[in-house]
Parts: sequence; structure tokens; C-alpha cells
Amino acid sequence: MQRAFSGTGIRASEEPLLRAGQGPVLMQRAAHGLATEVARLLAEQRGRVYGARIVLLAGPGNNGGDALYAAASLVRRGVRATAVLSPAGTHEQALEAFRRAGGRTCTLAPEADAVPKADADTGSGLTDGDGNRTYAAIPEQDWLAEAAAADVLIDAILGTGAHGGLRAPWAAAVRALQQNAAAGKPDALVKSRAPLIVACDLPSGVDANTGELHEPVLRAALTVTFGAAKTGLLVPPGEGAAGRLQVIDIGLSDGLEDPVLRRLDATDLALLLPSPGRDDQKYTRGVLGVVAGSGQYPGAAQLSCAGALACGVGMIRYLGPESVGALIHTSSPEVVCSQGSVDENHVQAWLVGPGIGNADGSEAKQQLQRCRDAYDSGLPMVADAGALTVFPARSSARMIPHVILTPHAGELAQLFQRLDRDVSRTQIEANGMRYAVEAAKLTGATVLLKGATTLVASPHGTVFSQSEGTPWLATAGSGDTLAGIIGALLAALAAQTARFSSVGIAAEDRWAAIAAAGASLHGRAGVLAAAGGPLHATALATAVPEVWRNLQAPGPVI
Ligand SMILES: NC(=O)C1=CN([C@@H]2O[C@H](COP(=O)(O)OP(=O)(O)OC[C@H]3O[C@@H](n4cnc5c(N)ncnc54)[C@H](O)[C@@H]3O)[C@@H](O)[C@H]2O)[C@@H](O)CC1
Ligand SMILES: [K+]
Repeated sequence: MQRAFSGTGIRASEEPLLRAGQGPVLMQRAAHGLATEVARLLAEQRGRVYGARIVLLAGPGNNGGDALYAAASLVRRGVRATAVLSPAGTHEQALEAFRRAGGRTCTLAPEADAVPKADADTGSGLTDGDGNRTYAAIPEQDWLAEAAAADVLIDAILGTGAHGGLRAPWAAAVRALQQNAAAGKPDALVKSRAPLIVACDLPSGVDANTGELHEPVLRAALTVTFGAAKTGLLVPPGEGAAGRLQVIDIGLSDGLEDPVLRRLDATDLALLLPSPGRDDQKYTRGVLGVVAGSGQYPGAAQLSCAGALACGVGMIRYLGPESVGALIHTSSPEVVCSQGSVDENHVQAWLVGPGIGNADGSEAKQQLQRCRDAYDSGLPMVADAGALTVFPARSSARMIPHVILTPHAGELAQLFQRLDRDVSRTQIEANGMRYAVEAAKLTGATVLLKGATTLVASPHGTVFSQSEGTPWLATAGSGDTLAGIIGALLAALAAQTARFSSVGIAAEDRWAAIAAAGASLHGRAGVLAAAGGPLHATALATAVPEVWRNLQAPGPVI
């Protein structure tokens, strides 16, 4: 399981080490990790490190210091490195090391434009007329051209000490880089690809605690982060700006408190996914009740059932219009369909809401009533799509973590409105973690916020973040399948608290873990079904069993 900590928490864990004079050691570990990862990237891209060109944007704090030390060691391996420095100052020892190694520098002008001035104390030689050491500087205004020609651009402007976004002159410098990239520079005749951007610790402008973006932000291909993953790198929109994440161990683990956020990995899934015991029968393996579909949206019911069946549910009892039941029978004859009531059906969990429609007709009213009855039954349930409009009407003021709400950002905004909280879809997209957590607290339910990165917030404060999917998953019917997958896992796993404790998840957080496991399975199935190309939702459920088999392959299942 991957764990992420707030930037503030990581800084707090560094404090005792800094007081003990370990700061320089930590910085050297960070710099070594960054240099190793950049060298690896250069070797992958170019076949060798020697002769590569890098540019680093070095801010005034330790983040810039890390990158300057890293670049110094790369220069010693034959890399041509240019550091763009902050007019507000630079980590002095790191700058000295960089210059001694042969790195070139220029300093941004303090004003708002991006035109740099050459360093006053620099020249092209190694000593001046008085025998004082001098260092190489690049001519004025050349850093943008140097950046365009570079293989790698290191963003080391701000780290965990940042307050808000970039200010002048760095904001102007980053915008100038972005404009060059948008204009197609570098010229394809000169160089075939734009520089790969590597973020030092985190992309500058990403809030380490929340993942909020303070534009302008350079989108990184790789983020090399130190000590532990920062929360902001595993939640949207920060995760999108961070690219691939590489965590460098610098020896902080002893001081790290409880993680803010967790991410289930393949090993966790293999341990958590249900598998039938010798004496199991269909009723003990989990019976899922499904209230989905309408004359208007019959496919949503079919897809939900297909998602649940793909997860090996013991039985599905479908409640809904006869016409929808008939369609389900043609695609999934194993589903038991009826038009009965919730009370008449014995199940372990309910999945309610996909495609139930929002018309005022008697059919839709009956489906909505079934959704309410399922909620009143007190059984574990997934409330998706149409069911979100009735759950919860007001803050429940009690804990109902066994109720998993699965909104996308727009549906979550509507949920907030029903709770008299004015939060827009845009606000939710800009800070998903904050609002998923708030919605879970207000409703007492478990809230799964769908997106490229799916967040699951438990009302007890635990947050999971899963990001295994592909953008091809943004297609009609994808959410219905996800709801079915989670419903099946809920029916099978709700009572199996020991399974969760075996991977370090408290019983009270198992609901959120089930939702996260469902999101992970769904994302993996999407990647498999898409295979790099387009995907349609019916292919998703078909892909789930193969994902499942591959997960179970590496080791024994408890
Ligand atoms: N503290 C430690 O023990 C370690 C820190 N490390 C590195 O140090 C970084 C944190 O270093 P710092 O605390 O020096 O912080 P930063 O390097 O993030 O920079 C802080 C500096 O930037 C300025 N600043 C803050 N917000 C700004 C903004 N929006 N626009 C312009 N300037 C702004 C501040 O005035 C301050 O001078 C980490 O991200 C990591 O890269 C690593 O070397 C590992 C060890
Ligand atoms: K940075």
C-alpha cells in the first residue's frame, strides 16, 4: 500500500533530524536520488548520459539546493548544465558546488519579465585577473534557448516551503517556457522533442497538502520526491501535474505519523478480493440486490449487473421494470429479476441508482422508493447516479459508512446544494480531496468521487486515492459498471473484517477500502480492455476476470 503524507507532516518529521544537524546529509541524499533518476531518464532517452544538456530552475530555498547539488554530480558525468537562479538568493553551498563542477548560471531579473541578467561576478574563464575564482555564465536572454535545446528541465523553484503559487519573476519565466512549448519550439529541425520536465520534490505551484494547482505550473513527466509521497502528488489535480512519481528514501520513516492518504496496490488487491471457500454456496458468497434501469435507460441496469457478475457475486436479485428485466435476461440469464419490493428480497448488499431515470412517471417513483427502502434496510449499499438525488436529503448527523455514494464532480456539487453548501463543480475539480472529505463528514457516508484519479473518503477521515485507469474510461456506461463492481465486492466482503486487518485497514475503514478496491479493479480492467486504444463499457466487465486472475497469480490468497 502506498502511503502519502502532507507536506507539513513531512517537514515536521524532518525537524528532529534538522535540529540534530542532519540537514546537509538529508539534502545530499535527496540530491543523489534526483541525480540518479535524471541520469536514468537521460540514458533512456538518449542512450547515454554523457553529452546531455539540462537546465534547472533553482529557487531560493532548499528545493533549489537539492537540484544544484544533483546537477553538480551530473556535470561531473559529462552533462552540460545551466542553472537559472532566483534574484531572491540561492542555497550558497549548493551553488558553489554547482559552479565548481562547471555548471553555468544566470540570474533572473527581479522585475516581472522573464529576461535574465548575466551574473555580474562571472566570466568565461576559471580565474579573473586577481586570481579569484570565477565561473561560467551564459549570455543574457539565452536561457530560454538553452531550455528549448535541453534534454531535461528540472523544476526546483519551490518545494514544501512554498506559500501559494509562483510570483514574479518565476511566474513570468514559467509562462515564457510554456509559450515556447505551445509555439512548437524547439524547432523540429534542431531537436526532435521538447525537454522532459522533472520536478524536484513536487512541481512548483502544486500544493503539497491538497493537490491544488496555483498556475502557472510546469507539467512534469517525472516527479522525484523526497522522504515520502506528498498527498498533493496523489490527488487531483496535482497528480496530473506530477507525472510519474518516484519516492526517494532519505531516512524519515521513523518520524512519519499516520498517512493522510492511502493507495491500494496489486498486492493489497490480491489479498482483499474475495475467493470462495470449499463450503461456500451462492448465498454465503454474497447476494447483491440491484435497483437500476428504466425504460429510458435500460442499459445501465445491464452494465451494472455485468460488472457485478464479473466479480463473482454469488447471486444478483434485480428489482425493476419488467421490460428491463427481460433485457437483462437476454444478456445475463443468471440474474434473478422481479418487480418485487426491497423487503421481499434477502440480500447482503444493495446497489441502487444507475439509470433509474428522473422522470415523474410511476416507474421512476417506484425505483426511487426502492432506493429509499434499501437505505432504510440498514444494509451495506452503493448509491449511484439517480439514487444520489435522494441520498441524503439532509445531513444525516450519524455515521453511515456502509453507504457508499459514488458521485462525479457535478453530482457532488448538487449533493452540496441539497446540504445548503454552495460549492461549484469547478471548485470540486480544483480540490477534490477537500470536498470529498467534507462530503463524507457532512453525510456520514463513504464518498467516492469519480475522476481520472478516484478519491474515496470515509466519514472517519481515512482517504484512499486510486489512479490505475485510462482516459478511455470516460465513456457512457463506465460508471454503471463501476457501481456493479463495488456492489459485488460489498456483498462479498462487508462481513470479512479480518481480511482488511491483514492489510492494515481498520474495520471502520473497510467500506472505503472496498470502494477503493472497486475503483482499482475498474481502472485496471479499463487499461486491459482499451489496450492503448478505444474502449466501450461492455468490454470492461469482460476484462475484469483476467485482471483478477493476474492479480491473484503472484502469491497465495488468504
Ligand atoms: N528540510 C529538509 O530537511 C529537507 C528539505 N529538502 C528540500 O527542501 C525543500 C524545502 O525547502 P525550503 O524550506 O527551503 O523551501 P523551498 O525550497 O520550497 O523554498 C522556500 C523559499 O521560497 C520562498 N517562497 C515561498 N513561497 C514562494 C512563492 N510562492 N514564490 C516565490 N518564493 C516563495 C520562501 O521565501 C523561501 O525563501 C523540500 O521541498 C526539499 O526539496 C531536501 O533537501 C531534503 C531535506
Ligand atoms: K519543485
